[in-house]
Amino acid sequence: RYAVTGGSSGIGKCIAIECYKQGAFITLVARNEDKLLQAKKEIEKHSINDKQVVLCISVDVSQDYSQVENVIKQAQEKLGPVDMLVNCAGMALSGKFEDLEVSTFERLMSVNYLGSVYPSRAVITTMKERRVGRIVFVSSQAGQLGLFGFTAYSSSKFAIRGLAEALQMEVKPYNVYVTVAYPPDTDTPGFAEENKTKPLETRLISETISVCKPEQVAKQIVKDAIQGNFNSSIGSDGYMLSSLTCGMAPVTSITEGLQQVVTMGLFRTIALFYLGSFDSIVRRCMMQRAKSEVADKTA
Ligand SMILES: NC(=O)C1=CN([C@@H]2O[C@H](COP(=O)(O)OP(=O)(O)OC[C@H]3O[C@@H](n4cnc5c(N)ncnc54)[C@H](OP(=O)(O)O)[C@@H]3O)[C@@H](O)[C@H]2O)C=CC1
Ligand SMILES: CCCCCCCCCCCCCCCC(=O)[C@@H](N)CO
Repeated sequence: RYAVTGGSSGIGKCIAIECYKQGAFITLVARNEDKLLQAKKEIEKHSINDKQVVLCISVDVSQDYSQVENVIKQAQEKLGPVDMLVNCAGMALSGKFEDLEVSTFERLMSVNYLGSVYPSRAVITTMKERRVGRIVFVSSQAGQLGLFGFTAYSSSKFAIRGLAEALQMEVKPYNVYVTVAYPPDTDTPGFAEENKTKPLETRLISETISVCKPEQVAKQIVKDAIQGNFNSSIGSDGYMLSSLTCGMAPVTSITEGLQQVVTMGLFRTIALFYLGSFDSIVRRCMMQRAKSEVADKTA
């Protein structure tokens, strides 16, 4: 029995499909009911037995804790206790620090961060009691490094990591495992939406890494979550970033720990070149803007 917030679109929907293919019962959590029903239909096409169910719950995960707690309780009464919760509801907004409304910082923090706290808080007691459980947080590569345009978004995704590290230390003795996923740009409706307002700098820097398919991202996340890996990343850049930014994150295996120890210096060296190229993108864009302003004035 899996619950997926943000399960009606993009990465979340692909995660739900991936789990359904493995025979799971799914609860989808999102706001828009039409999108939920649409996704339910699509997911049900992938059933492997006729007992499987997709339950839809319409709620805003970022608004009111007691509301979130209630709907999760209802879902657990219908389908039984949640074995895996995937916190995938989230959104991105970008812009220069001074151009972003203060309310944007509040909004991203409540959807991306509190929207992961509330559902997790609602399932954790039962998971600990049962000595069974997986909690997945979907952060972002922008939750591993700060980038131009992401002052509001990056901080909300960094926050998830702090939550996940602390929580993992608490729940590990109860056989509950936490996974944090750091996807790169992924081809989803949410990605199309955020691209409408993305600054040029942010776009150019992000294009260092190619865009992924949501199916591929979902597959990796589900695999890592089932294995109980703390870290879930995609591709060779994802691997390098995770290794480089491992810090005091929990370690899942001796192999992982050894790889981090051995590769850290090399990856930092590579990172210095990336950082240099990002700075030069920012400087070039600034000069371009200055030039076109002068041209506008003289025209
Ligand atoms: N696509 C990308 O490039 C990347 C995405 N990510 C992260 O992955 C996650 C999914 O992204 P993606 O698939 O692109 O997003 P989409 O916009 O395609 O889907 C977002 C899902 O979350 C739901 N949702 C949004 N806000 C809320 C809310 N307040 N309460 C409940 N449900 C909500 C949406 O449904 P509804 O609107 O009906 O509520 C929808 O089901 C996000 O956390 C995003 O930050 C990370 C790295 C890269
Ligand atoms: C050894 C060091 C390797 C360094 C690699 C550096 C990679 C930088 C590119 C980061 C792209 C950020 C994607 C954010 C995705 C996201 O969350 C979107 N939804 C928001 O746009």
